[in-house]
Amino acid sequence: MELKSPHVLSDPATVNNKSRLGIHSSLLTYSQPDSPGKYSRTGSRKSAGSLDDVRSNGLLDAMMASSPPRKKLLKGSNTQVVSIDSDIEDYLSFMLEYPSALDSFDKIVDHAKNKKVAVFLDYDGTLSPIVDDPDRAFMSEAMRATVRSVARYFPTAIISGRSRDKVFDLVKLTELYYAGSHGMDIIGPFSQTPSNNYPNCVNTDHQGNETTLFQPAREFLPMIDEVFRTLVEITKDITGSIVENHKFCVSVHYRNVEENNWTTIGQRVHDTLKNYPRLRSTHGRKVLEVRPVIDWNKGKAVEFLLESLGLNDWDDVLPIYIGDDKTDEDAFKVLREGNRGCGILVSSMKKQSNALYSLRDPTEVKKFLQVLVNWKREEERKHGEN
Ligand SMILES: O=P(O)(O)OC[C@H]1O[C@H](O[C@H]2O[C@H](CO)[C@@H](O)[C@H](O)[C@H]2O)[C@H](O)[C@@H](O)[C@@H]1O
Repeated sequence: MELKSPHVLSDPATVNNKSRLGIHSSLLTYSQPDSPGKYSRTGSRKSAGSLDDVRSNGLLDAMMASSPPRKKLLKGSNTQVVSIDSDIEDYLSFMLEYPSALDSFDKIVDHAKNKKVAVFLDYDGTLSPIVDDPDRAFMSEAMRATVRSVARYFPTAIISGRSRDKVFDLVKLTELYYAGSHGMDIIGPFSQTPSNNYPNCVNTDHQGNETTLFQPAREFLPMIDEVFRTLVEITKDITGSIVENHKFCVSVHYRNVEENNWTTIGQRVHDTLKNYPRLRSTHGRKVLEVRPVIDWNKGKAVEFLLESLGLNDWDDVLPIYIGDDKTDEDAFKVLREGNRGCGILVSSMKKQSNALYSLRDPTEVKKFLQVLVNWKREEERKHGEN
């Protein structure tokens, strides 16, 4: 499986050809706004709503929940009250529900016997550690080498909330498939028989490589661009906020913002989105992610890629998905339903998940991927001997 630089594939000239690329009506859950020439409903920012807005709609709770709870300080001292017992208890109960994928490796590969394995990987928090500066979330060379060898043995895709170009710039491996913007921008394998399920796929030839481009939220590009500029403007006075344009979605980071300003940032995003009923915000790890309201997510991206790879006979395929964030839950859910595959949550804290197994951090992810490659090599060696 060798693809040359799929990330540099420019969008084909047919992008405006609605009959091929127009968004499929089944993906739309909102009707078109009727304000011509503007992408927002009013075209101007509404006056800030009451802070109760952001509290009552649960956004603030979600923002708080996306960071580990701080330990309480003992009154009059700097000593943290570390409730070791309850922390350990919590973690043990988490591990019982989501056993370590390393400890359960034999069980996992038992399911993989005589099946084709496909590997799906999230980027931030899975292949790279979480850091304060999103532009410096680099993966280690050792991780890169490991992912490269995974791709040598299994069809492998990265499914990230970042734009496809940005995640490729970080991963730098041409052997993989990439789905950026939470799966809304996919470069997949060339499909000889385009599926009826995805009518707006474009097969294209780029530098001798035939690939398939799928962008189900294409019509939202100008709207995303506009909301990105608005969000930059309205957060520029909040020290530490970072707004990233990920082509089909926008990330508003509050990791480096003083905690007492989190409500303000949440409220401003919330107020802005009142003007964009066709956009919504979800939250990740200290980030609000603004995205189109379409019936598409990382789970659908997994299904799309499996179908493009000709791996949609679920009895014959074991997809493994590794991710750490809320948006990865959609993929875990798809795999969990009907026992179709194996979701692995990366977390060192207790969380509720649709995954089946867990790994603590990117270091354990690397170990797991190495063990997977070794297992496959051994399988091939055994078959070679027979
Ligand atoms: O789907 P992913 O590949 O996991 O992308 C989700 C978000 O990841 C990035 O933000 C997260 O990682 C940053 C770097 O470690 C960290 O600073 C931030 O707090 C995390 O939320 C990325 O910058 C976002 O745009 C993605 O939405």
